[in-house]
Amino acid sequence: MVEAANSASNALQRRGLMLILSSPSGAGKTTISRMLLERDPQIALSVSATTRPIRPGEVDGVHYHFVNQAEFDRMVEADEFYEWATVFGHSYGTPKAQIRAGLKEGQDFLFDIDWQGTQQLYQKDQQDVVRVFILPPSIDELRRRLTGRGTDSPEVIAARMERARAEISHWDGYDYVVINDDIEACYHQVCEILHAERMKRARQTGLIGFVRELMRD
Ligand SMILES: Nc1ncnc2c1ncn2[C@@H]1O[C@H](COP(=O)(O)OP(=O)(O)OP(=O)(O)O)[C@@H](O)[C@H]1O
Ligand SMILES: Nc1nc2c(ncn2[C@@H]2O[C@H](COP(=O)(O)O)[C@@H](O)[C@H]2O)c(=O)[nH]1
Repeated sequence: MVEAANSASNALQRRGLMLILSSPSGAGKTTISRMLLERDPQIALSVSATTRPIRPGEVDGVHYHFVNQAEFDRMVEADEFYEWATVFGHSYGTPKAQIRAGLKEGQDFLFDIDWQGTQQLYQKDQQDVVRVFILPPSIDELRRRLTGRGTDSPEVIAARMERARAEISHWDGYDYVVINDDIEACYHQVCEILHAERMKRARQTGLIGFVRELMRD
């Protein structure tokens, strides 16, 4: 009885996954990311390095590793990034450290990265990556959110709006597309995707042994 119970709990062992949330700036991926990180203890944020200036309320090492361009270039040269890209004139990159080892141990990681980074990550590691694209309910609402956030100057907001259509054009490079109209409904949809992806047979590394045990004479 105890042996069977152990086998069943071993069957629940699984490989971690890399959940990518992308969207045009202002559609709400940071908000959804924060909700996931607060409410789901199985997922941890992949903290990117960036050369952009720190915003009020952001903490170095928590939201981003804020580095200067020389340090970022050194990290590129040293092959320390899974992927990196230039976004809005600043460099952003996903450090490799910890992610590979964490995935093996069943740790899930959340990535708030753009379409360029998504393509690079997917090319490197298709089996672990789950790509989710978040759309705003309308372009007018996107502008309202960027303005209402109060973190960017009118010029920066104009640049983000200018780029939004180009970003939306990459929607078909994602496994799932969700519309962030009501924030709780959108969060719920992302959770459903996450739960189903966790259950995929290919990620259930403990199942093989369990099934063999069940089939033994
Ligand atoms: N469903 C929603 N309804 C109303 N406001 C929302 C909704 N989702 C997010 N917001 C608000 O919109 C603003 C932009 O959201 P957020 O910062 O999460 O966007 P983002 O996609 O991460 O942008 P960026 O790429 O610039 O970091 C925030 O002020 C947030 O509180
Ligand atoms: N390719 C990557 N894109 C990234 C990474 N970290 C963040 N981002 C994207 O940059 C923009 C702007 O972000 P903000 O926090 O400065 O508003 C946004 O689209 C992020 O998804 C990364 O490591 N790689």
